[in-house]
Amino acid sequence: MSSIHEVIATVQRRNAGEPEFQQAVQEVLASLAPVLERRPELREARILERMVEPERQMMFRVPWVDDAGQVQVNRGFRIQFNSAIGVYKGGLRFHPSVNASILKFLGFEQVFKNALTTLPLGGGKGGADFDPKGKSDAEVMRFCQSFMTELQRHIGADTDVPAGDIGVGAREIGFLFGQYRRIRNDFTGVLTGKGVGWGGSLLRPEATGYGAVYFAEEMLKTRQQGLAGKVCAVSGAGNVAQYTVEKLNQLGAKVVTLSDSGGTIYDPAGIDAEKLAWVMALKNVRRGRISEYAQVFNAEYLAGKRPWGIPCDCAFPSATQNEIDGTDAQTLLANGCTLVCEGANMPCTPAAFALFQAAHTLLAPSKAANAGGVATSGLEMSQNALRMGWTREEVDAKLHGIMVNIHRTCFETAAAYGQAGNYVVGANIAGFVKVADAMLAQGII
Ligand SMILES: NC(=O)C1=CN([C@@H]2O[C@H](COP(=O)(O)OP(=O)(O)OC[C@H]3O[C@@H](n4cnc5c(N)ncnc54)[C@H](O)[C@@H]3O)[C@@H](O)[C@H]2O)C=CC1
Ligand SMILES: O=C(O)CCC(=O)C(=O)O
Repeated sequence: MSSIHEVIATVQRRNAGEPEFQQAVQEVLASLAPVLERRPELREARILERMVEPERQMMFRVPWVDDAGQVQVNRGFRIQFNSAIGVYKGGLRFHPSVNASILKFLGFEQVFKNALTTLPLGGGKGGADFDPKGKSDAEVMRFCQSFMTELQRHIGADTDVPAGDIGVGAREIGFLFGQYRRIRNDFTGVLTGKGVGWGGSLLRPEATGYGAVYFAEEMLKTRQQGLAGKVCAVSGAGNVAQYTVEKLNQLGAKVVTLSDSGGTIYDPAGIDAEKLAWVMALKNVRRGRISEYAQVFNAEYLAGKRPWGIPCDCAFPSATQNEIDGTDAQTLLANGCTLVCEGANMPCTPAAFALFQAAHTLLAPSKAANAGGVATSGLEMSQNALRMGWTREEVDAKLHGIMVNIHRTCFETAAAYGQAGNYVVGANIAGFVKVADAMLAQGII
């Protein structure tokens, strides 16, 4: 039986050169000592040692032909991390930075996140080091077809159900689904995030952003506050950021920033519904840079900068991992920020987490705050299995109920372990216990 420190040391040794995966493991395991003290049978069954190893990990060649007729070769992955409570479920990321470390961190986090949703979903993640930026629709289609030609061997509606993530949106899911259907001759719920006309769920595009805002609302209620009138900084300009802004606007908050890998726009007047519609066309149709916003709406553009220097009450990091470091956290706190809600996966570094926790900031960890996306994917799977579709209102009511429930679970679990108000600990312990109990019941596998 190893101690938590020994498990972490073994993970570091066995996964040398995988800093994001090591970071994610350390962050979860650091919360678990009180559970293992109360539940020695989990240590005896070596649950931690088993949980940090993916059940299966695929890496494959993805050859495709670009518009100039040149052969290109990318690397594809699918990490099937843990299926103790349900089919592997988690997104696909297409970004040049994709590697085993990033996908293992995302797959590991997904296991606990999916457990928090209360739906029967195991955890997985995949993707490729392909960069859709600057590629034609035809190139993206050829890449997706080649990627799915291999991936289809490993997935299925009752095995593993991928979805979108960075660089994988409605267009990519369409191409991927088409190729799966063509090869397998099987119209099935093998992917989520599908178009509403061919098996998708209403509100799946909105779900991650809306869910994060619902979670923030619940946190504020514990301090008898609401979002109305709050000034919010949002990073990113993709799926999660867009629908975070939409819901914040609906609830009376004012969003003053958005960003992409080029820089940040600062609009003190607020990014209202009309400006947001323009951003959606820019990012989802024209696939342009956020810097254009500054010219069109007379806002400030901070080239190469992230939004965290802009004074705000609430921060919604919604772009990528480790986008708020210790220095950013100090700046946010000095400027009066009292709520941080992680829409992206692991956007805060450990140093930023420590500073926010020391300041008693309302801090929603990603595995709780952004679980609305995968939860609504779970609802899409249910609709596919039933061969029917729910209304937007029905899906929104279920999503809202799930987010309220995740908040309550994290809040009550933290309190039960003597860490009242610590949503990081609450989320880690609640997600862990559910998966650990399932693994214990199913024997040594
Ligand atoms: N789409 C979904 O349903 C879910 C997404 N997430 C997480 O939310 C985050 C954003 O994902 P999506 O909005 O789906 O992706 P997206 O591809 O629609 O948008 C990503 C945005 O982040 C920006 N970005 C990417 N890498 C960056 C970098 N290195 N520096 C600065 N900006 C960068 C992009 O410019 C873009 O604006 C990711 O961490 C993802 O894992 C989490 C749960 C569900
Ligand atoms: O909806 C899904 O299955 C993917 C969601 C996801 O990738 C995430 O929660 O990070």
